[in-house]
Amino acid sequence: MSTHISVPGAPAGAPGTGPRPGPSEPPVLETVGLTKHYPVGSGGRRGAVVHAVDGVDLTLHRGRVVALVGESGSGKSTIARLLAQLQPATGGRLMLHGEDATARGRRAFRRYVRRVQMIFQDPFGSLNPVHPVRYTLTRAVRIHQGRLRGDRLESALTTLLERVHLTPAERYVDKYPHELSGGQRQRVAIARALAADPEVLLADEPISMLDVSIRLGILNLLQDLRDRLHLAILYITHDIASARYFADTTLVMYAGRVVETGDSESVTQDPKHPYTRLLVASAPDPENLVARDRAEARGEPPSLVDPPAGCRFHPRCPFANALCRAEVPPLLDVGTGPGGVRREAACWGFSDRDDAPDVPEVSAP
Ligand SMILES: Nc1ncnc2c1ncn2[C@@H]1O[C@H](COP(=O)(O)OP(=O)(O)OP(=O)(O)O)[C@@H](O)[C@H]1O
Repeated sequence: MSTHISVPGAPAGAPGTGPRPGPSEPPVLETVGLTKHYPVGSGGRRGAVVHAVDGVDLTLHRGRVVALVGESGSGKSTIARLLAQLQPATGGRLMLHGEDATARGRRAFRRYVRRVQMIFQDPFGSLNPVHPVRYTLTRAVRIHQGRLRGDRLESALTTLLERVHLTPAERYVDKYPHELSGGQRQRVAIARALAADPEVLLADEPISMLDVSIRLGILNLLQDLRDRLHLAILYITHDIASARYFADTTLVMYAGRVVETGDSESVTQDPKHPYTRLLVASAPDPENLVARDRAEARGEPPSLVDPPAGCRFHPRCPFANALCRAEVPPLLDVGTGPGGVRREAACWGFSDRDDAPDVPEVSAP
């Protein structure tokens, strides 16, 4: 469950803006056709399911950030849980370094978790209030690095705290969660994840519960970890403006499906899918660092128990025609962005079919 968030947009020319070259290595983590259907609870119709995630292809590369953007209920957190293997998928494949990564058994799961770590939205909820930072980090170090003691343990704790810029480490190591600010707690949660020396960090709304003034600091830290530790980061957010600032690639989700993907600059500045345009139009001014509450995109997302046939966005789309109501649009090529990153949109308006709707070209304001 996420809160309604407000956003730090990026000033033009801020660190981290601007496209970076495309990935030069094969993906570390990859999904093909990832699907999750939840049975509807007791009292519901027999056999009815919530179509939370349907047929999602996603690739994460080391040293790069992918943003997963969409309204509440679009399936973002479900994808994070599936990638973390906290829940089994209903269908599709999950691959780590090109090999099936589905963990069968506790040892395989532990091995997987060492490679793929997750941080959550609520740094207060995810840290045990009765234990100081030392306990939390020592536990993580011992799980992932063996039973270090004495100076070696102390040095491992200092390294972790320094990696998340909580310095000098001795000022923080014996603090309890309630003695830290929200941003400091999130840094401790990130340090705990880093104890595993992971390749992938799944960050589910990592800044949305933090004070506006410290959000940018956490994104800058994650960017620094991306570069220094060569981490692959999945950044889940409601906020398309922060995706532009922080992520190399952006995937836009609507009602369990990916509707647009491409380099973040193009997706946010020249959105193609009518839903992405709606999201961009209702985001705060991306040049404005003083965040304000974001307006929700107009209209209601559909029921995921009985999702609309064809394009799931068609009931809200001003351009929808009979084709959109009948057939699911595949992700269609809509050009390439800077760095040669391929752009795709799941909208019939970009097909060359005779019965395709007319979707006018509009750039974001
Ligand atoms: N355990 C579950 N059982 C049944 N339905 C679920 C379960 N978990 C999630 N859902 C449903 O799946 C859909 C996708 O939820 P999910 O939490 O992934 O969306 P989200 O985009 O992350 O939204 P938010 O930003 O609000 O967390 C929603 O309709 C949600 O109600």
